[in-house]
Amino acid sequence: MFPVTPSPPDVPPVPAATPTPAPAPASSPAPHPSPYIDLSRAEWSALRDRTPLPLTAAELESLRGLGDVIDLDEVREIYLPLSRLLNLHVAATHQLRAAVGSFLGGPQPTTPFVIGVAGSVAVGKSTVSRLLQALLARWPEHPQVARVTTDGFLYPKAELERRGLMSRKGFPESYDRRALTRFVAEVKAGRAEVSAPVYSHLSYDIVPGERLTVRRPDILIVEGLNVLQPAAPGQVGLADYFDFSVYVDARPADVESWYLERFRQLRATAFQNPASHFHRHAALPEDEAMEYALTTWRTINEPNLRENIAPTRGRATLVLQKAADHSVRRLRLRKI
Ligand SMILES: Nc1ncnc2c1ncn2[C@@H]1O[C@H](COP(=O)(O)OP(=O)(O)OP(=O)(O)O)[C@@H](O)[C@H]1O
Ligand SMILES: CC(C)(CO)[C@@H](O)C(=O)NCCC(=O)O
Repeated sequence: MFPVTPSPPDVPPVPAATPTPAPAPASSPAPHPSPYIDLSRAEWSALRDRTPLPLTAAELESLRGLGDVIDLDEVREIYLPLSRLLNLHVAATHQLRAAVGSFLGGPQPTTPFVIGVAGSVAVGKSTVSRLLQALLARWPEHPQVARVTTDGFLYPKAELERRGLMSRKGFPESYDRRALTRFVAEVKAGRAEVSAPVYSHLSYDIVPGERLTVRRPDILIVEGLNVLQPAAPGQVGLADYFDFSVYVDARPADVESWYLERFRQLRATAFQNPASHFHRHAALPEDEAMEYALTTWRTINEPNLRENIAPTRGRATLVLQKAADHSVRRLRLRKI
């Protein structure tokens, strides 16, 4: 806005000058070609018939044991073809390693294939990751599939408080990013045993003394809000160790309602536990507890999505775009 100078009394205001339009370019520049292949749900789900390892009814049913609310058609139509695509990527990576090995004059050691799964709080990263872990482990070429979440690399509550970051939990600066990158680098380097700290949603804190150990898996899935964040200039970042990455995408309004719905369900379940960080929310009147959840979404998780997470979407190998009912509507796959 330009500052407005008040006109002297009785002097009619000077009409604003009409800006001279800039000369139109002879022809507007063509948009950049997209680096993605854009597939509708129907196009993608048609691929399930070409997946050589279909799921039996019993196997489909056993996926319910993961404890997630997953529509089994969704598993068949979206996640089964995705497990095949990943299986092809793993095989192609092994072939490339063998080719480079013969170029270098000696076989190169096999290292785990690393998959990053990124997206907002409550978008469904854990659900997608658990499902991929179960599906990928069925392929005889890669039965050992490990999964870690970046939650374990959040600073402990006391440290977040000391740094004034309690209302920035989930923002890049709330993680020990150096330790997280070192963890993935060591797994990727083929170290026999690498361990990570463990986070508890119950205590809302790192669990003292507890570690999750990864022992040279065929595939490692790394799930977290900011896993696709680029490194600082000149530094090696987490995403530099990824062989494939998935960004789980949805409209922010839908993610907000999933976040609120999960909070509402947790009030009746996990928050009932006196050890829960949110125990007092189980006893509060529902409207007060839900007001708290909405404020948390609007002041922490939504700004983090807008400022840090969504800008990394274009770095993913695959974008899964979910509708309000969690069904995947479109898939964008990076061209090779
Ligand atoms: N495919 C799905 N079908 C139905 N519900 C789903 C699906 N995926 C996720 N949800 C629900 O959406 C909510 C968020 O899912 P989830 O916990 O997997 O998200 P997240 O991205 O891992 O969250 P956070 O970052 O907080 O750990 C949960 O209540 C979950 O049950
Ligand atoms: C642990 C994270 C950062 C990611 O899962 C998230 O669940 C979280 O705690 N966010 C902070 C605000 C909240 O309590 O939702």
